[in-house]
Amino acid sequence: MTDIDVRGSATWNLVEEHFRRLHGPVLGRPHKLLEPSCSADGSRIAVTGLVYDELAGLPRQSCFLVDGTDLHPLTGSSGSSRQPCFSPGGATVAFLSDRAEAGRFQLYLLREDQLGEAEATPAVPGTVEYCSWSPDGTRVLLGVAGLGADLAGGQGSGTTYKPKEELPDWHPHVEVGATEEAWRSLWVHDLAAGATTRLSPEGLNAWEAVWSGPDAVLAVTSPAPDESAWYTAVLSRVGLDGTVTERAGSDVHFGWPAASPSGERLAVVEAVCSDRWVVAGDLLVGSGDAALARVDAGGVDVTATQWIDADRLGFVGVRGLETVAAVYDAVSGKTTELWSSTDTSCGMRYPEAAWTADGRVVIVEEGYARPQQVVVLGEDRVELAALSHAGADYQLSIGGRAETVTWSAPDGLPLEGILCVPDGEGPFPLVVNIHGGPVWGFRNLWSMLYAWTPLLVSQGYAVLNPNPRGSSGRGQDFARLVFGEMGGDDTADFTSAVDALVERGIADPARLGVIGGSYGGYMSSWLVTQDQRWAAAVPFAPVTNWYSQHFTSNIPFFDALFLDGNPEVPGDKFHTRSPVAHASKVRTPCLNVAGALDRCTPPTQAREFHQALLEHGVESRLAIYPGEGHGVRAFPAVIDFCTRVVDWFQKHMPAGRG
Ligand SMILES: CSCC[C@H](NC=O)C(=O)N[C@@H](Cc1ccccc1)C(=O)O
Repeated sequence: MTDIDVRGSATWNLVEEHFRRLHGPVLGRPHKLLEPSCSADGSRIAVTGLVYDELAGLPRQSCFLVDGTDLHPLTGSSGSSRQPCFSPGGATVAFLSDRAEAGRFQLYLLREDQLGEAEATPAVPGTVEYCSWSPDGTRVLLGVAGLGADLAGGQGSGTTYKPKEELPDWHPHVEVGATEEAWRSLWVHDLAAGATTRLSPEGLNAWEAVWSGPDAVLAVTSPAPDESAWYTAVLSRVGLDGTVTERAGSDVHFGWPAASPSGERLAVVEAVCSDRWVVAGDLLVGSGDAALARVDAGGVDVTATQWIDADRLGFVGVRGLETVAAVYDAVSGKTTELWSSTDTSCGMRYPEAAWTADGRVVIVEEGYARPQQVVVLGEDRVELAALSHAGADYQLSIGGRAETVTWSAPDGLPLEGILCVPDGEGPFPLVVNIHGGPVWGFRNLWSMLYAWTPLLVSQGYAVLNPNPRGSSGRGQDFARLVFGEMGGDDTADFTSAVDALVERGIADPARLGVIGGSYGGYMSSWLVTQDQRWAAAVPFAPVTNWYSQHFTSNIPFFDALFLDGNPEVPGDKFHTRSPVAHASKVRTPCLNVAGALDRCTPPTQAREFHQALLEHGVESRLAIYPGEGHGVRAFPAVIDFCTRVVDWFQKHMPAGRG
């Protein structure tokens, strides 16, 4: 058997059995919960659950009502349903479902007194990405993406569902720049009239929006719809009469707008960001037409906001490796923390939460050593439905333990990360797992977010999840440290971490590996060009040539900003910081992985490095998954990817276990 087709190999069987033991006990039931929502009085809580009916494809999404320690399905099993959202009175749940046409989400309403099917609202031209109730509960705001609009990298890249064009096989694929379908618009559904009408004018692209009083919405907008345009988006007020007023601009980025029920008070997060929907930063608050001002959020990079009433804003976010939930009082200017933890966190990309009118916060709490559980935090801690089952017990039994590690970069910058170690004594073979962004951050999450972490630990590897300069949770100045420094000062943040773990007897210097996706894929390819300590590397969804990345990715603004360079200039960082330009220095065997549908880091990036390595006689493999975008997400591709990862590390830096 060659390593072209790994199906049925001993490692494939081991990995398949791993996922079967993990998910098998909850087939047909949720294995992951997200998007918590609650009624104002907190008596009703709902979540979106990810459900595998079998280990094939992507999980479907379904809405669940939290009933004490139980979860009751709120939506049927046809298609996917997500983002349940209670009306201000709590009697009606709005949710989004693609039950009528796969991949195309529309608004549905489920009234408490209504039996049977949810009520479909008139279809909008596109797919609904999010919804929110007007403060008086008479209308629902819809964020609608055209069919074929680009998805963010953090959403898997590619495009929203696009009906198949009826063209002959020989017909060219033609691109003409932004088409009508690329735009994101705002619509309002009026419950009494049963009608849905367009709110945002032509020429305004709305990335995210919420109600701002009964007659307006607050939106993050751009004059163009392409993914790159998000990086210069502004905060706008869009009146129900269609008037658009710019409310604030920024030299960085905006996310998570929120407005009090009357619309008098506004809030938004201003942050250094590398990705749309991956926003953690400063909290700006304002009232009336006054300029928004930065408020003291207690050192937290804020990742979700919600006005609880006229004066109090609930928020969650990250502070170092801590996850924090707090309330900011706009009258006193004080922030009160409700909860913080380094052992657990909540939310997938970043912490997320919902608030009750009396200031309690609902989260789906999880940690590396804690399966997910719905928790209400106020004066008391109320623990509700938990995803504890035989599959979770299995992962707990094989995943070792997670501990905080700190070290200093050569320039003295203090750094931290989370180390997942197998039971027993080191030194262990060490895999450095590099996160994407670069502006994101590891925190204590189930599986540490990436499925291969507990799997590698089960095979005897220690896995270091470091937060280098540029990571979120350490304030905006820390995040800015990576501007112009990708492949510069950040390089030694990783090598100094490894030095520290070797010195402490945790890592074996002869068995050091690196894995990472996206920016982590860039850094994995870059590190092996910078020194020869690495025994094996797995860059996936990488950037390996910033020049060609700029002209093939759908986010060319990102690299120009984060490299602080210009691709047209010979000798610029676009060239000097590109791994392909240093391939002759590499001795590390590399497994290069990409998704064919990735528009963020196109698969040609992985191919360029693979070919450059082969040209220099370095062992290299290229695996391109035809149905995947930015990352490998669907079964059985996940099994295939994890099989190749385990095999690659076992071949070049064996753990002697498993
Ligand atoms: C290095 S090129 C683009 C990389 C990309 N950043 C900008 O678009 C990236 O690394 N994205 C991250 C974002 C992310 C982080 C954590 C959780 C979800 C998404 C990635 O895709 O990993």
